[in-house]
Amino acid sequence: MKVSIIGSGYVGSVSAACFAELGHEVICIDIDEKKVQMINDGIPPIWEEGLEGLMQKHAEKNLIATSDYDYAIQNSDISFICVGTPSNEHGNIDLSIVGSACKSLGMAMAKKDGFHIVVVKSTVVPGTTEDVVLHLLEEHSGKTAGKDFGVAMNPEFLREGKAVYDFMNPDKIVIGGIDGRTISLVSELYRDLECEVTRTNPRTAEMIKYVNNSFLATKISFSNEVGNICKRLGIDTYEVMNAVGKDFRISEHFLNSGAGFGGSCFPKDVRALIGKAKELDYYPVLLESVVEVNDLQPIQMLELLEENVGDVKDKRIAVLGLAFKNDTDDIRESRSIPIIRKLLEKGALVAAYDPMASEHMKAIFEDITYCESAEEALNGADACLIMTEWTEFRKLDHEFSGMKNKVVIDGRKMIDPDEMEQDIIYEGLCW
Ligand SMILES: NC(=O)C1=CN([C@@H]2O[C@H](COP(=O)(O)OP(=O)(O)OC[C@H]3O[C@@H](n4cnc5c(N)ncnc54)[C@H](O)[C@@H]3O)[C@@H](O)[C@H]2O)C=CC1
Ligand SMILES: O=C(O)[C@H]1O[C@H](OP(=O)(O)OP(=O)(O)OC[C@H]2O[C@@H](n3ccc(=O)[nH]c3=O)[C@H](O)[C@@H]2O)[C@H](O)[C@@H](O)[C@@H]1O
Repeated sequence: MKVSIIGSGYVGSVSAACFAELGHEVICIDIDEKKVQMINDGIPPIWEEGLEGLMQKHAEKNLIATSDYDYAIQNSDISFICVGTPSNEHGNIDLSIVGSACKSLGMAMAKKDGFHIVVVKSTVVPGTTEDVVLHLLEEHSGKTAGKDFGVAMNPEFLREGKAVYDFMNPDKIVIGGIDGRTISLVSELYRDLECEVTRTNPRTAEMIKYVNNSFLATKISFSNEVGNICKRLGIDTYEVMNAVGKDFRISEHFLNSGAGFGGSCFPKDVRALIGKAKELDYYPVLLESVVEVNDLQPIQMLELLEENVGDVKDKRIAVLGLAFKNDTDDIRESRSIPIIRKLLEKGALVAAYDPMASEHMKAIFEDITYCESAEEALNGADACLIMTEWTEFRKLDHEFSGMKNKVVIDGRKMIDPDEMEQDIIYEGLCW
């Protein structure tokens, strides 16, 4: 099938490369000419395991990129909207990027003969596809939904760092369409994946995505709350949650307590669902607490730090991990950001290290010291904070020897002091 993908970020570029791998003809559309050029050169615009191989295999064959909506719409039958849906200043969803993509798409559809399908893959609050996207497309194309074009919502559940694997091996495929014809055509795209398709209406598909992310975020905040209590009781919460997770009704996943959840989606999606609920005069007590617990975790890390080293003014603090999680260069809503901000406010000297994300963090904190290795960051440090679950941090040992004061506050349970040769003063955040 002929597909166009609007937006070449984490979701768009992975979807494009994977649809190309599934044998479809794919055109990426992005307003960022640099990304367009990179994709045409077979270079992924973001780092994701396995993406480069797919892009090199398909670029300039069945995967091309352009900034020209007219060309892309004339040469495809289905368009996926994969642009960002960030939070606005009140925490509610900001649909302005979706709006401008719909305008460009509608104007291109006006010039096209024949049936076209528009699929929203961006995460949008329930009602958006039918009440906003569909109307904008009708307004700018002069055409009628259901007759001249189809509209569907197909949420994406991939994880960053495992995005290509997740796209090709989904747990579920959800397609919410305005009619059966549209749902059938969209599901054809996924016919070679071994996965049941949940067919529904657009607003249910939209809600499934929010509930999925909010439930996972709730599991993490619940684990953090339990961890905070365990810490005060002198109990290792990981031992507790390992046993609790053996109950098949709970499952062992997403019970790791620590510095909390970051990333481009959990924080903004929980906030957006809260905002939508409040718009409908419902106050979502549990979801508000999920955010509150998450916001408290970095503050507790700093409290532990100060309990161990006192005033941090003029002290060198090594921050290990800047990405919001391991195996990605993405720093959006990373837990390191509030930590570094507070450390700088208190006059600390921050020496940071991340295997992949330093370049991105420089856009937020220009003036901290960026190191090439954990060892360099730790050298001469008065304390160390472990913020991201990078596998390489599990192996740290002799690297701590250069610290002035060997205080390690672990926000991700990366270090086992009993297994190390170095003697360190170790504090787990929740254990
Ligand atoms: N990042 C993730 O792991 C996941 C994200 N999502 C959702 O997918 C959506 C996209 O997220 P990301 O890929 O992370 O966003 P992103 O910010 O990485 O990428 C968005 C892309 O859209 C482009 N763009 C902006 N305006 C445009 C326009 N008018 N026309 C064409 N291109 C335009 C940007 O240049 C950028 O390349 C969001 O709604 C997000 O919540 C869903 C599942 C996973
Ligand atoms: O909508 C999205 O964007 C995506 O959001 C998450 O994926 P992602 O943000 O890439 O990363 P996760 O692996 O879910 O981790 C999110 C955050 O939770 C934290 N986390 C995760 C698991 C855990 O047990 N504890 C914990 O603190 C991680 O450190 C990270 O900061 C979901 O897992 C995806 O299914 C979803 O598609």
